[in-house]
Amino acid sequence: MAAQFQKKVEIFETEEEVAVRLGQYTADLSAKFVRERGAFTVVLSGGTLIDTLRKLAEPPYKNIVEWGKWHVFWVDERVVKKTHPDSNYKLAFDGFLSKVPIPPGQIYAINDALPAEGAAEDYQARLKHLVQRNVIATSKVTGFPRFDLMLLGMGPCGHLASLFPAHPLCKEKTKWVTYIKDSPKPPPQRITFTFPVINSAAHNAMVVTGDDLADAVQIALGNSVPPFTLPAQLLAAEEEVTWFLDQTAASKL
Ligand SMILES: O=C1O[C@H](COP(=O)(O)O)[C@@H](O)[C@H](O)[C@H]1O
Repeated sequence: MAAQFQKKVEIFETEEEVAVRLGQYTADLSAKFVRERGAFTVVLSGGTLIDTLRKLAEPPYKNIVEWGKWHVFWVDERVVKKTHPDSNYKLAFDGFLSKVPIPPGQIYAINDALPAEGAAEDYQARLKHLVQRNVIATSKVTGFPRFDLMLLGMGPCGHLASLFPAHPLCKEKTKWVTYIKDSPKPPPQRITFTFPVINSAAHNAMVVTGDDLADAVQIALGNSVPPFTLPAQLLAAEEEVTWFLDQTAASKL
């Protein structure tokens, strides 16, 4: 059973303003969780999110964030080598992680030597180990891992992570990490967190910029009632879901 959570929508004139706000928001949550529990567990997605995170790797945040307390995970990953242009790890490393001093042992990439099913099982087992060590907290509400912050993006079809519209993976109830071999968006083989894990995060930030996303934003944030059609409509959190939009993405609200 999901907890009651706050849903906020912040709309900015430009993508640059979204990037500025996202830097401040993430740095504030980092300070809060480091103060409260001595660590900050952050989950990244791929896509445009990584570029919008750019302000965090610049002063003042580059110098004041306690990077040594960060533990970094991926909400989804493509089953390709870490050096492949489709790799979400490579995207994040090149655009963000290589610019900030997070200890390499606290960056948890998927095992790129394994096929999809094995990579999902391996990632889930590593998460369970980190939950046992209390590096990742546990939700008292759902019993699933409770990451401090997930930084998410949405595709024009309304998918988040590698959870696509009408795909049975959206209904997974027990696994923490699963795999897909028929992703409608290439590459076809991926691993992904499931909704029970995503929605057990303390904070979920959905970062959406660009006019190609306006239709999906309209549906996701409209007043539609179940049955849901877009995965993004299912997004919840234990404390707060915040949508960060630029004016073009918000143009149909
Ligand atoms: O395939 C993916 O797409 C989504 C959205 O990406 P965007 O380029 O439309 O921002 C992304 O969040 C996910 O991590 C990625 O694997």
